[in-house]
Amino acid sequence: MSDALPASRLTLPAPAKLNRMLHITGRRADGYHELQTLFQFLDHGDTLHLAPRDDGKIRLTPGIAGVAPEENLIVRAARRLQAESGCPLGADIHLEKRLPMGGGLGGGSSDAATTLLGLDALWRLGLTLERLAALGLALGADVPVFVHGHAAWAEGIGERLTPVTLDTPWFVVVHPGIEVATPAVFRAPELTRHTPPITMARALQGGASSWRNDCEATVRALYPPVAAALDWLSERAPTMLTGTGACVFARLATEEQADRLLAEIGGRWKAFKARGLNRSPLHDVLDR
Ligand SMILES: C[C@@](CO)(OP(=O)(O)O)[C@H](O)COP(=O)(O)OP(=O)(O)OC[C@H]1O[C@@H](n2ccc(N)nc2=O)[C@H](O)[C@@H]1O
Ligand SMILES: Nc1ncnc2c1ncn2[C@@H]1O[C@H](COP(=O)(O)OP(=O)(O)O)[C@@H](O)[C@H]1O
Repeated sequence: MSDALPASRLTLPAPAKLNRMLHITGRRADGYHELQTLFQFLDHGDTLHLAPRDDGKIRLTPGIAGVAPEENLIVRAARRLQAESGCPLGADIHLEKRLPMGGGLGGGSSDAATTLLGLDALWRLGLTLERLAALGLALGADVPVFVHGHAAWAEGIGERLTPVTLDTPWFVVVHPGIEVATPAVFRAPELTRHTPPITMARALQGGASSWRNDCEATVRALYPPVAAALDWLSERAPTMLTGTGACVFARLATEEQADRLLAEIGGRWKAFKARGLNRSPLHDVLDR
C-alpha cells in the first residue's frame, strides 16, 4: 500500500442479479436453507462514486430512508475492508440507487461487492477475489457472486460457486410495488424446502423452459400483488420470481419484444428492461 493519498476516484456499476432458477434442498441446523440456484447479472443497477479520504472516515451520501448509515451494506463493507487490511484511508461514497430494496435483485449485496472491489483498487490493497468474497459472505449470502463477477451455479446458502455461461435473453423486470421480507418466506411452514438435489449438468441441460423457483408458491400466497404480476405477465411471456421476490421477470427473445411488453405495462407497475449478462459490468470496468 502506498503512503500517499491516491488521487483517483472511481465511478462503478453495481448490477442487479436474477435467480434464473432456485431450488431449496434442505435446512441446516442453524435454520438457514440450502439452495441450488443459477445467478445471472443484468445490465441495469446502482452506480457508486468512490473517492479516498486520508482521515479514515467512511461517508455515504445520500443515505437510504429506513436504513441507518452504520447498517448500510456499503458502510459495513468499507469498515470490514479497513479492519481486514489495516488500511488507514477512508472514503467518500456517493450512491445512485436505482434498484428497489427487498426486490430479490440483490441491490444491497451488489452495492457491498462494488464497495469491496472499488476500495481495494482505490486503497491499492491488492486483495484476491477469494479474500474479498470471504469478507463479503459475512455481509450477505449473495455478496460472493457479485465479487467473483461471473454467472454461476450456486450451492450451500449461495456461497459455493461454479461459473457457468447461460443464455442471455432480454428481460422485463416488474416491481409489484411491495417489499418482500426474506425471513418471512423462509419461515413459512408450507415452503417447499426438500427438493431433491440435482446436478449442475442436469439443471443446465433442461434450459430456461424447465427452470422454476421453489419460493414462488409461498410468495404468491403471502403477497397477492406478486401473484397478480406473475399472472398478468405469464399470459404474455415465460415469467418467474427472482430470489424471494418481490420482483418478477419475463423472458423475451428480442429488445423489440421487451419494448412492446413495457409499453403494454404502461403505468400499471414500475418496470424496466435489461439484458442478461454472464460477466459483471463491474469486472469489465475494473478489468479483474
Ligand atoms: C434466497 C436469496 C436468493 O438470492 O434471496 P434474495 O434475497 O435474493 O431475494 C438470497 O440468497 C437470500 O440471501 P440474503 O438476502 O443475504 O438473506 P438474508 O437477508 O441474510 O436472510 C434473511 C433471513 O432469511 C433466512 N434465510 C436466508 C437465506 C437462506 N439461504 N436461508 C434462509 O433461511 C434466514 O432466516 C435469514 O436470517
Ligand atoms: N446499500 C443498500 N442497498 C439496499 N439495501 C440495503 C443496503 N444496505 C442495507 N440494506 C438492507 O438490505 C435489505 C435487502 O435489500 P436488497 O439487497 O436490495 O434486496 P434483496 O436481498 O431482496 O435483493 C434492505 O431491505 C435494507 O434493509
